[in-house]
Amino acid sequence: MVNYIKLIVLGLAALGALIAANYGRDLAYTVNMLIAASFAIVAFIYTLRRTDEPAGADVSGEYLDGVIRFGVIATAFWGVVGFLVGVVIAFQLAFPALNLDFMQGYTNFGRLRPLHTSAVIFAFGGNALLATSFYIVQRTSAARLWGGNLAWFVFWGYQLFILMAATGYLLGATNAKEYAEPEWHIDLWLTIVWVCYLLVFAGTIMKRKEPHIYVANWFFLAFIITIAMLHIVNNLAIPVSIFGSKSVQVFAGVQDAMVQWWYGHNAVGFFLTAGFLGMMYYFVPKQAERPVYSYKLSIIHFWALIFLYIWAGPHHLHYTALPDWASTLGMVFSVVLWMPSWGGMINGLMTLSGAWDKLRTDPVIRMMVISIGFYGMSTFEGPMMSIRAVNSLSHYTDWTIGHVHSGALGWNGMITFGALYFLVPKLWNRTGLYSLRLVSWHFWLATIGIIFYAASMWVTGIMEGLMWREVDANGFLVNSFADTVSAKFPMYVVRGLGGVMFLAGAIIMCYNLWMTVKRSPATEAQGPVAVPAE
Ligand code: HEM
Ligand code: HEM
Ligand SMILES: [Cu+2]
Repeated sequence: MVNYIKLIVLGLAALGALIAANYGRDLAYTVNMLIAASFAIVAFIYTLRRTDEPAGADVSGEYLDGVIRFGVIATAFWGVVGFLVGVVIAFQLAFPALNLDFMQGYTNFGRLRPLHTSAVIFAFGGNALLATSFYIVQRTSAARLWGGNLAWFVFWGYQLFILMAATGYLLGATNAKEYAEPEWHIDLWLTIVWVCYLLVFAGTIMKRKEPHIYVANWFFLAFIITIAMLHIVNNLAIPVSIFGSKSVQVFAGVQDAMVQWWYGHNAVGFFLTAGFLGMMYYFVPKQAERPVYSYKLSIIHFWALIFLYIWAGPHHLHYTALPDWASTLGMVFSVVLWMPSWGGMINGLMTLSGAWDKLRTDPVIRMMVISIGFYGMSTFEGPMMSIRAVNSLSHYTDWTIGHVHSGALGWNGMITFGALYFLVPKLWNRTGLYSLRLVSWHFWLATIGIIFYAASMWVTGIMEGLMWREVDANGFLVNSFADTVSAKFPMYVVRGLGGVMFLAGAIIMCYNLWMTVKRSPATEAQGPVAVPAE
């Protein structure tokens, strides 16, 4: 019966998408609808071919791990794609000729930049969060994912979202909101997928066999709920036509800017921070084989973090049309935010107390520790940049870009790599990784790459900030804008090289994980049975 309902829904979805593609008013919309239709058709055929299969054995006592394996592969794949596009746009900034003429604008910086940010944040980071949250919530609740195959829908629905967003950018569809560029039809689809994600996650927690909700799950839950709220409010828009991608924002002017940076800042706070802290709270204790340093601290910094983050958005709008009081509010909350951020860092680092020797022997732990170090560094830098006097120098410069990437490459990248190294042997029942030497190579390439990136951006950022300010004895500006651009050239090349190293490390990781699945000896297969508090 369920299968027939599925078939009807999928058939209608395919038909609807094809009709929409037919009436599409712009290429981006038509291509999006064709992609959606192909997803629906493939799912239809897949379901159809299984309608006569018996209901299958009772699996309620086992974990649902297939979807996590796919999530791991998707994370690694989108990571490499996102880093590669990052390297391309880095070199485009150094060598503008790389905005290739014969591509007729499709691969210009302006289109590839949102492709990069979405690929790394939502495709790489998002798949990492999906996979790890599904893994962790099952283990810490001793329960199978709620909702039968709903988790599969969340996974594939999310990939559809990524593909529609990416093709949309290349074909020129954007609603011009940073980190929320997808147009209205893609936003609606993501809302559906995200609500299902919340259902799967919360449903699993509800049926947990453990009395307590492990702290990692608190962070994941805060991440899922807050992102839903941010996404919906920031994307309120009215489409010009239901058969076209163009839409008009509901908010305008300074209100629009404020909503956008309330969203943008909390995308950092909840997507790139809370969710990843959830990863930290599971994988670091697991890999170090030590308990979390302090549960009390985790509770205090959790509530402080989510309470403070929400107010800090205006630090993106210093010296704009935003009223002064709002900008001051954002600044104060940002400075205070330093404390709960470092609460998380301390809790992560101190979890290693008594196991510091592992830093020498275990490159995976090293990866996790440096990630927490970069988390601490960027959450010190952020509050500092929120101070208006500092921001008047740093804003609009590459200093911001350096700050972004010490957080993104250092914190999000490294903790995700650590999690993948942890997960692959577990999920494919292998005794261990194929090569720890290669993990070490990855570690050093990535670390040196990040240092190249961050250091070059500090130099060029502060330099251009100072050059813009420089006035002569008569009060005239000394430098033209073009002067700053040409002065930045060498640092842009260094940044690009840093990116190449980071990318090379990630490719080595893919090879290592692939070989782990292919070559490492298998463990005694015993199936993913639900054991309390694993
Ligand atoms: C090989 C690695 C990477 C390279 C070479 C790279 C390069 C770049 C470049 C050149 C820009 C544009 C800067 C500008 O407009 O001046 C950029 C922007 C950005 N990247 Fe990356 N990136 C990499 C990895 C990542 C990762 C892993 C993340 C996140 C998890 C990330 C997040 C961002 C964000 C959020 C922006 C926009 C920053 C802003 O608007 O202030 N990047 N990246
Ligand atoms: C206590 C924590 C943090 C605070 C107070 C903070 C503060 C700031 C400030 C003041 C800016 C510059 C705004 C501007 O001048 O335009 C900024 C930019 C940014 N930060 Fe942070 N930051 C924090 C942590 C992080 C972390 C951990 C990450 C990444 C994982 C991150 C990602 C970003 C991004 C992506 C931007 C660029 C936004 C844009 O496109 O303009 N931040 N942050
Ligand atoms: Cu912010």
